[in-house]
Amino acid sequence: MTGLAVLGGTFDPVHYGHLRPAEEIRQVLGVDEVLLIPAGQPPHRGLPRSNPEHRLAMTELAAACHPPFRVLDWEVRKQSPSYAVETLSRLRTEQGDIPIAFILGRDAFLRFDTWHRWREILDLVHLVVACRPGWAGPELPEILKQETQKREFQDATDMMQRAAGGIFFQDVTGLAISSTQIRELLCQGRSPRFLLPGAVLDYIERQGLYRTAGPASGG
Ligand SMILES: Nc1ncnc2c1ncn2[C@@H]1O[C@H](COP(=O)(O)OP(=O)(O)OP(=O)(O)O)[C@@H](O)[C@H]1O
Ligand SMILES: O=C(O)c1ccc[n+]([C@@H]2O[C@H](COP(=O)([O-])O)[C@@H](O)[C@H]2O)c1
Repeated sequence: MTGLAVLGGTFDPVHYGHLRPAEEIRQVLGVDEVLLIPAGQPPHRGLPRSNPEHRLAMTELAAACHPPFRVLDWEVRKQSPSYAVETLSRLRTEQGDIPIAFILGRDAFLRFDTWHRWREILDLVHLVVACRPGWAGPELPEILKQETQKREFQDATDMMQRAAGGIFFQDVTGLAISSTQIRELLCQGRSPRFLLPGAVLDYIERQGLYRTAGPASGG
């Protein structure tokens, strides 16, 4: 029973700050596969700059570089907000009782108690919180501290003996890359090369994405 890791994101665009931590965590968990799930309509933030089809295509190009990565298009195919609880319930039904670990950055975990039906997520999957060295950020809210006390594992292999319910903090290589930074560089006519896979940058250039500033381009 090896299990699965899952990384959801807006991926607007996907970059090495997503891919490298996902690969490091895959190895620590000892799983063969990481599912990358681009959000269609991400909850808790404004409209992405690129439309779901472009973000799906870019994520697929990134995943094609590395066989353990696979892209799931469920959220981009939906016309409603991409709530993690719905995606993970469907994944649980499809996968049965295998260990599933949902990866999120510490910045995202800080606000996890605002996610739709967040308590259900804690029982559907494990959470793996990717921590960047030197990026302390604010303290966890009290309610998440309590859940962490109840559920934290010190050893990833122990946690992955179970299907769900654990929380694990994993230090990852600190790559101070964000999709925002990449969009800003492109908008200024500067190259973000080496911050993201070359195939993704080639796609962005071919499609003319992120050339202008402003709210969602739909393009
Ligand atoms: N450089 C990074 N290192 C570790 N985790 C990251 C990094 N960038 C994003 N993540 C995590 O990846 C997931 C998806 O992030 P997202 O698609 O919002 O990327 P982003 O670069 O933060 O985007 P934006 O700049 O548009 O907000 C989140 O859980 C986020 O915490
Ligand atoms: O389900 C929710 O309520 C929820 C709220 C905020 C974020 N998420 C998920 O968290 C992942 C990272 O989101 P983001 O906005 O940081 O790209 C992505 O899979 C989102 O769908 C999910």
